[in-house]
Amino acid sequence: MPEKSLDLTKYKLKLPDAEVYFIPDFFTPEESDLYFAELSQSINWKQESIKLFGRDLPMPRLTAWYGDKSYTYSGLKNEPQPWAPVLLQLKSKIEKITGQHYNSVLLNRYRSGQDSMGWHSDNEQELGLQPGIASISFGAERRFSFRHRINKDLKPLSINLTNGSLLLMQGATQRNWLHSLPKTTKPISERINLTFRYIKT
Ligand SMILES: O=C(O)CCC(=O)C(=O)O
Ligand SMILES: [Fe+2]
Repeated sequence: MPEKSLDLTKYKLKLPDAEVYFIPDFFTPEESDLYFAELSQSINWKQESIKLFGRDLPMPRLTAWYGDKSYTYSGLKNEPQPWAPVLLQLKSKIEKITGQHYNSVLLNRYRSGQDSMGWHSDNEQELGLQPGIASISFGAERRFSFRHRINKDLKPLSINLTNGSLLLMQGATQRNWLHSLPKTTKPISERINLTFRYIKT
């Protein structure tokens, strides 16, 4: 499927003030298993920490940054690792579908249901005003939630990020909505997520 050009409109989520597309089976289960295995082994996964109220706490997931541009995270300038072949392959598949270009990727590895990501939006200045973010999931299925920043009349929306799925967030999505990947008490296996981004500066 990724080789052909695809009509994205039929995958658009009904989320006001946003532009989000979700393709549950962008990769076949076989492709997804291969990518999961390759990424588990070839990526230089790190356990980073976050400063919270002056204390260093381990992040509830493993992470890795690859690409062409340095990025600022928690006030520190970080240099990415150079592109790995598997990441360039995924990047070019995604660029064909979205018609957008990406110069960096953040990888997240959720070791169990206890790993998670809190409410945030990807609205750093270096991503520009209307960032296009392409998010791929391999491995265990996890719930992903959207919550509007100000309009309490708009209900939160949750979707299941399936193995081999592609989620595209663009337009005003980051400006108006927050998203998160909550913990779950279900006994589940690992999940690997990649978010391709375009860093402007
Ligand atoms: O793991 C996910 O699906 C969420 C990733 C995410 O929101 C991010 O990397 O900014
Ligand atoms: Fe995010």
